[in-house]
Amino acid sequence: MSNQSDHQHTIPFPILIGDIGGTNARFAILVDAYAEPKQFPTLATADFATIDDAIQAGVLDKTAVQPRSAILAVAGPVKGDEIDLTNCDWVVRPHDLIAHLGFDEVVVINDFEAQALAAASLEAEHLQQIGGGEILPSASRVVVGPGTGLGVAGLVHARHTWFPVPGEGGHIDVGPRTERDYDLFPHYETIGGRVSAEQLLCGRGLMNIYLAVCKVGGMEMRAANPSEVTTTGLDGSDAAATETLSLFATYLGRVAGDLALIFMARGGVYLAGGISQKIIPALKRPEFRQAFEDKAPHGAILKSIPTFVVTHPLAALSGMAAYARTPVRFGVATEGRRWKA
Ligand SMILES: Nc1ncnc2c1ncn2[C@@H]1O[C@H](COP(=O)(O)OP(=O)(O)OP(=O)(O)O)[C@@H](O)[C@H]1O
Repeated sequence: MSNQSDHQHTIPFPILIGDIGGTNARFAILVDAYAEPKQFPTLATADFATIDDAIQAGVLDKTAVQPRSAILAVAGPVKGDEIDLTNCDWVVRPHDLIAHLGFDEVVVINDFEAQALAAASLEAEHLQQIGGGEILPSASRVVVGPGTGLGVAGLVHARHTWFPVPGEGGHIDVGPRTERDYDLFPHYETIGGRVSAEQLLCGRGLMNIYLAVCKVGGMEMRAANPSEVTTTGLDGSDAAATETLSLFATYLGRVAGDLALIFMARGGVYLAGGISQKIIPALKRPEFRQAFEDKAPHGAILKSIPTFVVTHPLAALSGMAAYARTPVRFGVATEGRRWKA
């Protein structure tokens, strides 16, 4: 493993960039610092036994460009030479990637660190604001993303540089607040006895809430998966699904508000992950912002902080591309996360 301490290194082009989630893997190649990324079709992680197979079949077999470097963003903490992905079976072994796929250099970062890089560089056309508030430029930002899991990262600006702050913030506790919560919380599936944020705010979390709503209300479970909950919740054809979306928006607002307080995120809170952009109409209803601002004694601060849904279809890749082009703009720590041939 490299002991390189300089986070302002350059990464040799062409660069393969990859966003590896629990369900989907998305790849692109940056030929040089100026060209648009060459994107490849999104792959389902379940379709490939290893990440090496996925890169070979999904990228290298489909182009004549041989990337010299790879920057991979993975769902899970990056430590050691074998990186286990939290919500899928792949293990990233950078030494193997270098040996088998011909890279000179591999950098591995956390997937929400990549989302944070995107939050520093996305244009307004890729953001949909929910509620009021205005971005204070150069103030801290937070990314919260419900997808297969719940990812969280901070973004801090100092010395003319954006520093992504990766963490495991999706695993903080969520507590009951309203009378309805006190009815439902005993029915939520826990992890180690806790209702962590990720128990509620991801695809599995949507089903967890839906199950509890149906159980407490003595209703039949008509939706069989998160996407059906979303569809029938938004069109109003299933009352339990509609309440599930309302609760999901409330809990997301509650957690996003807590994270905004922790980071004093006057630069905004950015809702990423696969689910946020699919439930924009539910997030536009009052519950999300009300829960976000319901933070006495600091309600006034929260009111001033803007919240956005990231609508860019490949936001993490766009953040990684910005980093790959000009690493000097970003304080991405590569110590222990950069491997060379
Ligand atoms: N229309 C929908 N409404 C709600 N949830 C959905 C919908 N479609 C897919 N999902 C859920 O979204 C999750 C996949 O999210 P995402 O697209 O962010 O994947 P990912 O990038 O692999 O996730 P992660 O980065 O969190 O591991 C799955 O749990 C899936 O069931």
